[in-house]
Amino acid sequence: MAAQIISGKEVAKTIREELKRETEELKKKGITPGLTVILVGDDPASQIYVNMKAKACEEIGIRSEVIRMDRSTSQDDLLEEINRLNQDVNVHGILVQLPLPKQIDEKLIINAISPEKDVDGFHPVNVGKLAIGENTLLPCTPNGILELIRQTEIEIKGKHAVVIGRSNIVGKPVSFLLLRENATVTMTHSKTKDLPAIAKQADILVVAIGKPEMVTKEYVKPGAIVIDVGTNRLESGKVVGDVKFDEVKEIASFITPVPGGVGPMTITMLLKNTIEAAKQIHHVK
Ligand SMILES: Nc1nc2c(c(=O)[nH]1)N[C@@H](CN(C=O)c1ccc(C(=O)N[C@@H](CCC(=O)O)C(=O)O)cc1)CN2
Repeated sequence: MAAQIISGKEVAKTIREELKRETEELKKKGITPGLTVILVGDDPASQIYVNMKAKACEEIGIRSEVIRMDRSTSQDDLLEEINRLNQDVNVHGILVQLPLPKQIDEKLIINAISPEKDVDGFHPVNVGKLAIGENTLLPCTPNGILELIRQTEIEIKGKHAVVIGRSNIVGKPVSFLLLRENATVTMTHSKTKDLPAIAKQADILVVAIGKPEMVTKEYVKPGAIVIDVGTNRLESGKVVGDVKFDEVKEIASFITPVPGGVGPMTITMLLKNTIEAAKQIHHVK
């Protein structure tokens, strides 16, 4: 039987309705959650994502601002902007859209964002808290992935989860989150030997490798949950994931589509983090 499709679009819609209600409640207490997104340069995909973030904020009542900086912006100028936003009491969340132009050191920039305003969950303080199981602002895509797995109502505890890709944004943090849910986690990457054989052991397979349709049915155990984190834009303009959807859906139990799977959850979790940051900063439960 073909897999059930986990619609991130639908899940995101339900969560955003709840977040809208939460924002209205906060506003009654005199708190309007505020997000500032910094976009350096004119990368076409980044411009799309930043616009999607601004629209999503507007829809649920979060105050948002996009600061657009020239692609030749210096690291010092960007740091100065972040320092200003760290001090601004009306800004609860700061996000620097990635990737950054090559003259700017991404790590240095992430480290400059105040951890309590780091709604991406990328700051080493927040990553460290996640790693040791403390409450913190969770990285958006990994947290969205967990939410989608929960939608299947299949218990994560004791399952073998294989994560393909070890990026700081997705692979590593999603592995920590799955571990926190008591899965047995195998983290794999481009140097892993016999990847298909390892992937085929997974009850839960998370694919975040950034290679269009690389994961075929040879990587998938029949009945596995398959989460596709890839967003690859082909020359034709078509957006595909890292998983060969049409053939893998025939053997998986659940699968996320691209588009409409993990992507919409990333922005939803960003909204959630912005509200969470506002609540923390204003000491609201
Ligand atoms: N500071 C950050 N930079 C980047 C992040 C991030 O989480 N924080 N992630 C990605 C880009 N990204 C958000 O910024 C993002 C990517 C994709 C989607 C999405 O909804 N994709 C749609 C397809 C959209 C399309 O047609 O292009 C989908 O999958 O349905 C949302 C956010 C890198 N940078």
